[in-house]
Amino acid sequence: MRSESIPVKTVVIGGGAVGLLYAARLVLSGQSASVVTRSPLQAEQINRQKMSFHSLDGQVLPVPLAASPIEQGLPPGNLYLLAVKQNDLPGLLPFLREIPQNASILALQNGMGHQEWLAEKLPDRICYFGINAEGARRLSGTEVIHTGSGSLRVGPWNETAGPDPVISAFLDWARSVQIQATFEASIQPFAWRKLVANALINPLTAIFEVPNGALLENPYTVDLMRDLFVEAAAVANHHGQKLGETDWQEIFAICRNTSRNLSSMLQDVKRQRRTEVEAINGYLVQKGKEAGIPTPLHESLLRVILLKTSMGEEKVGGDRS
Ligand SMILES: NC(=O)C1=CN([C@@H]2O[C@H](COP(=O)(O)OP(=O)(O)OC[C@H]3O[C@@H](n4cnc5c(N)ncnc54)[C@H](OP(=O)(O)O)[C@@H]3O)[C@@H](O)[C@H]2O)C=CC1
Ligand SMILES: CC(C)(CO)C(=O)C(=O)O
Repeated sequence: MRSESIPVKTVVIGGGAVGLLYAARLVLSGQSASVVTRSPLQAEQINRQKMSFHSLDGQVLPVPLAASPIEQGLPPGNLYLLAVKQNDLPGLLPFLREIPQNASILALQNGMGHQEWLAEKLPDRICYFGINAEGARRLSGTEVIHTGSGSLRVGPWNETAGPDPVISAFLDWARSVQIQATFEASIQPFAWRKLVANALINPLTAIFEVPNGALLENPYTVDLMRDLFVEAAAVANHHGQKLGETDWQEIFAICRNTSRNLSSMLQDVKRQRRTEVEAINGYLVQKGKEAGIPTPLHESLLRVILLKTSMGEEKVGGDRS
């Protein structure tokens, strides 16, 4: 962190793609960070053999990262980065309730719904939300590849709080490692825009099993994305978020900047794990229904992804540590 910033001890909860990405970058730049994994085996492997970080420029760097399993509780820290999937947050609730008031919580989930959920379950504290466009892929429980650079916007859900000193220091650090990090007074407009981007990119890459950049190479996928954008923009508009041409272009920029990335939904589909489609397309469908706005394309994608993940046995068993 910058010399005038307060020291930050980051505890990353979730040793998946995003969690390992942030933990590795923190440790490699001399910061204090540890990771909390779901499985004891993954924690043991990270502690025993170090983790490997594949940087954007192709270097493979060993990372002396400390890890512990969630069953041991959360280690002390003053910043807790929630890097689990949205649907894994409820399982963390007893641990989140133990986080001291003087520590900050930053949730990095895609999708919508968890912001209200956290506000309801942790009513006496302010949670910060990160809209993260940095791409990552976990190669194994001890290996992560940085697949694309992007922005990181952080803020509370409503305009209730400025950045606390820990969040400010974290953002200083992010900027120092070339992440385009900003503090936003309210994260809502950015969460809506990220929701729409994920609602287009994630299910299409998951269905066709292609990296993000491939969507732009085909006129049929671009056409379909445009129709999906129009449906989603109508729902967002109803919620006071006016999406226009700049937002459409921004989705292209995300695909380009993370062109090699396998979206988090495609990674889940490949591993036959539950995806976040309900928190993404499902959220748009639900909000559309409540407002009387038809969203047939998003509803179809929702169904196809649910069907795809409910079919067959686990395809990949090597990345379960
Ligand atoms: N991957 C990407 O490029 C991007 C992802 N995102 C978003 O970031 C979030 C995280 O995504 P991603 O990292 O890809 O997901 P992953 O599935 O790779 O990682 C989630 C991790 O959380 C762990 N976990 C689940 N429950 C617990 C628990 N109770 N205690 C400790 N760890 C737990 C999982 O453990 P286990 O492996 O044992 O199941 C897994 O390692 C998602 O909301 C995603 O949409 C946003 C931008 C880019
Ligand atoms: C930015 C993007 C699309 C990167 O792949 C992402 O958020 C995800 O994969 O969930």
